[in-house]
Amino acid sequence: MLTLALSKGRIFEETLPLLAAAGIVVTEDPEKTRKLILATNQPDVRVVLVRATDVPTYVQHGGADLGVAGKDVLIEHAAESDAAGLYQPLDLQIARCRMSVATRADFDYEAAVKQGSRIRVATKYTAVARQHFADKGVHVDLIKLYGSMELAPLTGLADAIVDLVSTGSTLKANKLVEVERIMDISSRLVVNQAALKLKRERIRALIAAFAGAIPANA
Ligand SMILES: Nc1ncnc2c1ncn2[C@@H]1O[C@H](COP(=O)(O)OP(=O)(O)OP(=O)(O)O)[C@@H](O)[C@H]1O
Ligand SMILES: O=P(O)(O)OC[C@H]1O[C@H](OP(=O)(O)OP(=O)(O)O)[C@H](O)[C@@H]1O
Repeated sequence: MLTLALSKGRIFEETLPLLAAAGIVVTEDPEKTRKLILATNQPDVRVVLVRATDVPTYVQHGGADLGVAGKDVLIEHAAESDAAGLYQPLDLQIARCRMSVATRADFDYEAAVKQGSRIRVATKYTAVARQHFADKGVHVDLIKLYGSMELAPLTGLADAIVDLVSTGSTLKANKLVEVERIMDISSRLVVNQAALKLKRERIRALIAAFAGAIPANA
């Protein structure tokens, strides 16, 4: 049995065409079932549905053989626990966005950085944020949040946020501006290293099929 860990929503949706290229069709719709283990058209392949942030943990500890996780999630996971046993063979170029710094329009970020002021930064991505501001030599107080980061500058909780941006419409709707791009983000295939040894042929074939189906112009 080959077990693939996916999160519901964009990762699941955008992985479907890659699975199809490997001849795998998930036979149930995660939006219409409460089941957490989904069958496929191949009796020896199944999909387990987990939180996006839990994908690396499932794969690393063998709860799944493979999974798909964003670069954001993988960086934060590696900072929290050692990522030994987690192999990242492919950038799938799906769920693409960027990690950016955003502030209220009336906050002069450049001036704050230049003056060496201490900046209060709210984010779910503390490892990325810590590294980014350390590289710039900017002093920050990091405030860990688990969601709705856009609210932090609007309520006075923070001067800035570090969050994912795609179309920019979430920032716009909350009257925030992107003041700095930190890195491009996309999702990667992650593989349990022990599974790679034990199920080598099956996993190699899947990696090859996925590699051949990565969106062009990505
Ligand atoms: N607006 C977006 N556009 C494109 N990709 C995105 C966007 N937001 C997030 N992503 C990518 O998709 C991945 C999954 O996002 P999703 O919203 O499904 O989970 P999440 O809510 O961030 O995670 P969790 O449920 O564990 O808190 C993220 O880790 C990121 O790499
Ligand atoms: O620039 P945008 O296209 O507005 O996307 C950015 C938003 O997407 C992510 O949230 P979330 O995963 O909640 O987005 P979703 O509502 O699309 O699922 C992220 O945390 C931003 O809030």
